[in-house]
Amino acid sequence: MNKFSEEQWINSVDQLAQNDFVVIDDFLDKQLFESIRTYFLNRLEVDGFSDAAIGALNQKQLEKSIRGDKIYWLERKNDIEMEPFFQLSDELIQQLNQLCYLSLSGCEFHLAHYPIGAFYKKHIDQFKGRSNRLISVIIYLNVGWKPGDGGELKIFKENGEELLVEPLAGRCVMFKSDTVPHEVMKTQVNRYSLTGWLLYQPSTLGYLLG
Ligand SMILES: O=C(O)CCC(=O)C(=O)O
Ligand SMILES: [Fe+2]
Repeated sequence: MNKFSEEQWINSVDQLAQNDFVVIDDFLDKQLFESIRTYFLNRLEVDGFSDAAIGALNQKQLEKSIRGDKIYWLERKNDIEMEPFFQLSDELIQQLNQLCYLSLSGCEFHLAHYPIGAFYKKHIDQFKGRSNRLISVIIYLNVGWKPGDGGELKIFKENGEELLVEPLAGRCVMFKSDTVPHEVMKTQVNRYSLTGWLLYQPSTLGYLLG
């Protein structure tokens, strides 16, 4: 399914284990990238996306001063055009379980649109009272992104350094959901991504949880 060799998987998973994050360019082959981007743009045109929320269930609140993205939760059985991507996520889970001795057993993904001017302030991806998000996965769909367009992902490293990751088409960023603070810088252009979490237990409730 994935064009990655076993060696590439080992290399990426090693980096994730050692640094708590990894950036992988050209994570998707051209055909998969095109089909995901096309699906993204179609969905956006058909229903627009909903305002994203912060926190789980009872803490759920909308807060434009913290995050301004709009999202669409994917459901494997309904969003059949995304099936090849879900198969890749199966492979990712299998590789991580095998190479890192994790016990991941599910995932949840949404499409995210950051309109011009949107950002997401510094945060970590695990909510209080809900700790089954283990690994965050973000894949960028921004064809033609260039310096000045903004919307970089800022990663706050353990040693105090900050890393700015450009949201380039086909690039994938993964990090440990409970330990890596990060922030999305204000974007000057429409910014598109596919974002998700690999879970201890499968969740069918992502869309309720922000
Ligand atoms: O899109 C990104 O670069 C990060 C998104 C993010 O931090 C989130 O959705 O929790
Ligand atoms: Fe996040």
